[in-house]
Amino acid sequence: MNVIEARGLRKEFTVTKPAGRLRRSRETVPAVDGVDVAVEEGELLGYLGPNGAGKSTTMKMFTGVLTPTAGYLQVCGLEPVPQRTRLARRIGVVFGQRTQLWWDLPLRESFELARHIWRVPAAEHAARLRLLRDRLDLDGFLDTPVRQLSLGQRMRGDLTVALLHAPRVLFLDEPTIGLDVVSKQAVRAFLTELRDAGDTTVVLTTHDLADIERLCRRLVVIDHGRVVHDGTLADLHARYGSRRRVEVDFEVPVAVSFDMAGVSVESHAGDRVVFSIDGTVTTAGALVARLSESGPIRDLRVTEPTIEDVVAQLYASPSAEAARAPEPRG
Ligand SMILES: Nc1ncnc2c1ncn2[C@@H]1O[C@H](COP(=O)(O)OP(=O)(O)OP(=O)(O)O)[C@@H](O)[C@H]1O
Repeated sequence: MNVIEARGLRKEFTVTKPAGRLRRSRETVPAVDGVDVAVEEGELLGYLGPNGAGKSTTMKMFTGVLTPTAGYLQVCGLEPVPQRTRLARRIGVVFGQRTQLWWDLPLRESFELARHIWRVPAAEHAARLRLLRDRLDLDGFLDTPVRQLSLGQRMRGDLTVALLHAPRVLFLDEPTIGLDVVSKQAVRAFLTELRDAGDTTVVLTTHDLADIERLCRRLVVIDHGRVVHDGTLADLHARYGSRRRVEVDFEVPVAVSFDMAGVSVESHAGDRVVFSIDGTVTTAGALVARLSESGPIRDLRVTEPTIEDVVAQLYASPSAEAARAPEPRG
């Protein structure tokens, strides 16, 4: 069953721009430009894209903060803006750059206030809080005022407050931003458990590709408001991760000058040459066989593309370019 369903979802903003010395013109800019996405119950979806792609705008429409300009949208069977109050009981929201905790109160008080806001029965609240305290290791700072918490401690508090009313969907916007390595790992471990338990649907936006690699089985990538990829991380690797790097050290400085399909030289300094090969056209073995004609090889390393390489290629790909191209006028 789909907990989120968007079809042809669009959001336009009107911006004013200088037009001449004293005049300004108004222009309509589509921040989200016809997004189709369906998220199943219990799924953890990574929602990815470069700066300004439209991720936050989509999240704001999903959570009832912004009204779509056009398109169909249902979240938990509700229309987010008109049914915002009912929706709020079914969703949890965490924005990495902001907090929903009460700044001057001890952390524990924010949890108590959340219980009253969501009218959660005391026993249910206590049981859930016990579980979250344990999973997120909160006990060392429950009585500390929020403003004195470290960023990592605050994020654990924010996750708790977002989950205390047992929402069906959790929206996470950059939950690991600014966290140190240890805190990032703690948040990811918690989200992995939440995903594996399977009773909370999670939509995650992040620029941290390690988050994606650890957590997301499915990725939707948008660029300029349009979906340019919807599939697993493995699909993404298969589509954009075919280039491997082959670093070769020769016994002596060499001149490498040959044409080989699917091979290009990335850099060449003395006895070290770095090649980039397209795995759909040739293999590292074929390259090495050809290279041994240039001189004896001392050492060789083959590097698989990292997720950064894959995503960089996707952002530069023709489909992402097409998302950027203006609509033909007519
Ligand atoms: N209130 C607004 N008024 C006008 N333009 C806006 C408004 N909010 C967003 N935009 C524009 O819409 C586009 C999408 O912005 P959005 O914040 O959704 O991107 P994003 O993918 O979340 O980016 P980032 O990764 O940098 O947070 C951008 O071009 C942005 O400038």
